[in-house]
Amino acid sequence: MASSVLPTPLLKDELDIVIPTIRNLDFLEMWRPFFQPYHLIIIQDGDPSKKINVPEGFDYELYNRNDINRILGPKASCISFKDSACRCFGFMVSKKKYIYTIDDDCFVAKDPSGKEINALQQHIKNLLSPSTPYFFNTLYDPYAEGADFVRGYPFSLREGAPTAVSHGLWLNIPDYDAPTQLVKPMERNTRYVDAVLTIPKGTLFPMCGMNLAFDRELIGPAMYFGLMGDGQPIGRYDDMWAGWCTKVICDHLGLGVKTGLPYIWHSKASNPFVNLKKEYKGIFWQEDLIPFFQAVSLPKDCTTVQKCYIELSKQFKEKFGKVDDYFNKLGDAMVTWIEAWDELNPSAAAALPNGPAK
Ligand SMILES: O=c1ccn([C@@H]2O[C@H](COP(=O)(O)OP(=O)(O)O[C@H]3O[C@@H](CO)[C@H](O)[C@H]3O)[C@@H](O)[C@H]2O)c(=O)[nH]1
Ligand SMILES: [Mn+2]
Repeated sequence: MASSVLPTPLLKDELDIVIPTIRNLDFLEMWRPFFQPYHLIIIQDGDPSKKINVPEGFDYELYNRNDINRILGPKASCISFKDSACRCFGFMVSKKKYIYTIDDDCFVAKDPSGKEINALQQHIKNLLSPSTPYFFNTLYDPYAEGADFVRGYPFSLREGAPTAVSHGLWLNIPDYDAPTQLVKPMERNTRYVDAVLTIPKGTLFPMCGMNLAFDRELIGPAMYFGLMGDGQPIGRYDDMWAGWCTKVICDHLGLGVKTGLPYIWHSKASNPFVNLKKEYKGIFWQEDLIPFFQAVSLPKDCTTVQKCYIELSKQFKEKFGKVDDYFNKLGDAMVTWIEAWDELNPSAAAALPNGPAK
């Protein structure tokens, strides 16, 4: 029997909530019943002299750009400024096993019965149950209540793979790219699809950072949100970059990635013209970047996320360094990220087979 009806553990001491913000944290009021027991890591982007108010009663740590520069020194160059990609600094400084990251314009959504969705609880459920990347289960998540493996599903594969990532979705404002937003400015996502799917091995996906949870011990070092924002030629590809690298490494290490439930209510549509300026090079470049990630093969001796990531950076720079100097910068930032990660997480790095990545 795959599904179990045990209550979902709170994991309040094993999970941090990471929030990037350049606005305010008023949205937390709506999440209070679900988020209050957890520790928040707030990454304040933009002007560090601006005061961000954290609503009363939340346990949190807050980092602005001055803090990032103080803590990382020259390595701070790998953390984006003036872009939601800055959130990955929170992944690095956390000491917990799990991370949930959410944008400050995302609110509690309601399911078709009108019940408020505890997105965090669903993400925990997703992370604590295995994934099925090697053989597709046509009844979707076999570990969900009232579901199971269907006839013909190999018994040898029913244990599944450890789940590293839980990718949630959004009602109301969908996460569209600028061209789609421009063509369909009024489109809203009203479709609540009651399913959690494992993304099959060998398949990439467009990972959105808006409503995302992951096992930091399994895949944390791969969750580098690429160098975007101030001084960079593209934006809004930070989470896409992390998703491509993460999925390739999950496939290599035998880990699973799920997408689907839970939904949040995404309230604010960012400006499509500003987004077009940020995205346009990425829309062009991704036509070559994605075939690269689809074809990437990592050597057997890449047995840790760090080693996989360093190898990815090497292959990436070899292939794209001549296309645009930004890719050399991004490839170098990948290495800096791993060095900073291992510096801030020495025990985890030391515990790796053969120690930190060389
Ligand atoms: O310079 C900035 C801009 C924004 N933030 C914070 O990041 C999130 C997302 O910002 P916003 O809601 O304005 O952007 P969206 O277009 O809706 O977000 C989608 O695009 C991705 C950006 O790559 C994002 O992950 C997607 O959800 C908010 O919390 C802003 O306060 C920032 O820190 N710095
Ligand atoms: Mn938004």
